[in-house]
Amino acid sequence: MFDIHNPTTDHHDMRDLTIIGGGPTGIFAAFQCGMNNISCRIVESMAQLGGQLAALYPEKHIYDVAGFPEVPAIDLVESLWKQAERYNPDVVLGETVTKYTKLDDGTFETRTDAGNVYRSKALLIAAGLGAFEPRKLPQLGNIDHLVGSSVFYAVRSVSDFKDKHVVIVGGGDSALDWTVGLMKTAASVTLVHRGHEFQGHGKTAHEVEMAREAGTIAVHLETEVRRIEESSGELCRLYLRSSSGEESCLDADRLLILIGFKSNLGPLAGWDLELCDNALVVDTHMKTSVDGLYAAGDIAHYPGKLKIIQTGLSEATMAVRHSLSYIKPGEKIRNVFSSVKMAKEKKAAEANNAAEGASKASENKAE
Ligand SMILES: Cc1cc2nc3c(=O)[nH]c(=O)nc-3n(C[C@H](O)[C@H](O)[C@H](O)COP(=O)(O)OP(=O)(O)OC[C@H]3O[C@@H](n4cnc5c(N)ncnc54)[C@H](O)[C@@H]3O)c2cc1C
Repeated sequence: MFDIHNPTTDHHDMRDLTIIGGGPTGIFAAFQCGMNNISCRIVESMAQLGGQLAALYPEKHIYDVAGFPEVPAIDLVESLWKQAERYNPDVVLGETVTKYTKLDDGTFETRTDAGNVYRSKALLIAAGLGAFEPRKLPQLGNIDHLVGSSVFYAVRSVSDFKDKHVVIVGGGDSALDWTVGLMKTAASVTLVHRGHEFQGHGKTAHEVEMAREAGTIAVHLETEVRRIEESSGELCRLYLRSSSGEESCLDADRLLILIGFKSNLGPLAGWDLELCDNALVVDTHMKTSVDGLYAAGDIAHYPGKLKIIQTGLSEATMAVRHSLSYIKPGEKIRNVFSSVKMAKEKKAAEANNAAEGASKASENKAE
């Protein structure tokens, strides 16, 4: 995944707009904020940007986004981010917005499951199908107390797996990628998949197969993790069962569960906003039933709505543009063309550079 350069040190400063959701709609909304000279912050529940494209179909190719005859989903996310990045939007990853409050002065507070509160003049919900959360293994019961120490649903830092005996569960792209990705760092890697073949990308599946043949990793197909054993609050052993009923156990100190995501409208559904078909009803300005609160992308509903990427990008543009009248009341809202704005900015930067160069030259001359 590409790096996110996030220059903001204090997330708690007031922003013009808080964008809930970092899917294609949310990322493009951040670009539009820059275009319209307002500040923003994206809050995303996943550890990465990209929404459904990153979580559900990163390797699939997309053919119906204007200007891209064919593009892998994850590359489209990266391009969207590159476009937004020029305005350095503030990005908060791994936090789910659980509550919003509209204050008496008309500004908004959004509260996340991490206990953080983010303040902004207006709010844009670009939450798609809802917050993505990792699928769990119900047969293991409640293992939340081990999450982040010996059980993981995503790799945040490879160092968590350094010199450890790692068991990876899953057969899709993420499981295969990390089987290959952790081979050199971990003491051992064992891949456990309940299917009889991998669903992941052919090239990586081939690499996994080669590593298995070379004895670098172990692979158990048609097998499930049935139970885990702990010692002093740490994972120490896993019990496996194959589809033919064969039982085995292996010592392990890290369990990485990569079996996909499920989305959950969760707290959004109880937010006292008008809903239709599990989406927020908006008017022609992308405004919800609350002044200053806008919605765009898959989460927004109006008659004739199409839930596709291109619609979300257009709605993000409209929502940000119309939010200006709430964020800057009384100010004349002008239509902004990127071709004109960027040309002006380029010209101003060139004039600035020339002026700086001239002043340096005259300083040198004086010396
Ligand atoms: C398999 C598949 C293939 C597809 N193929 C195409 C295609 O070829 N062309 C096309 O145009 N469309 C396609 N789509 C549809 C397209 O992916 C969606 O229309 C698009 O992702 C919507 O973007 P979004 O940003 O509105 O929502 P999403 O992509 O769903 O992103 C929303 C983000 O908000 C986050 N979020 C939600 N709630 C919260 C919260 N409370 N706090 C913090 N974060 C939150 C979520 O974690 C998520 O990352 C496809 C969809 C699927 C499932």
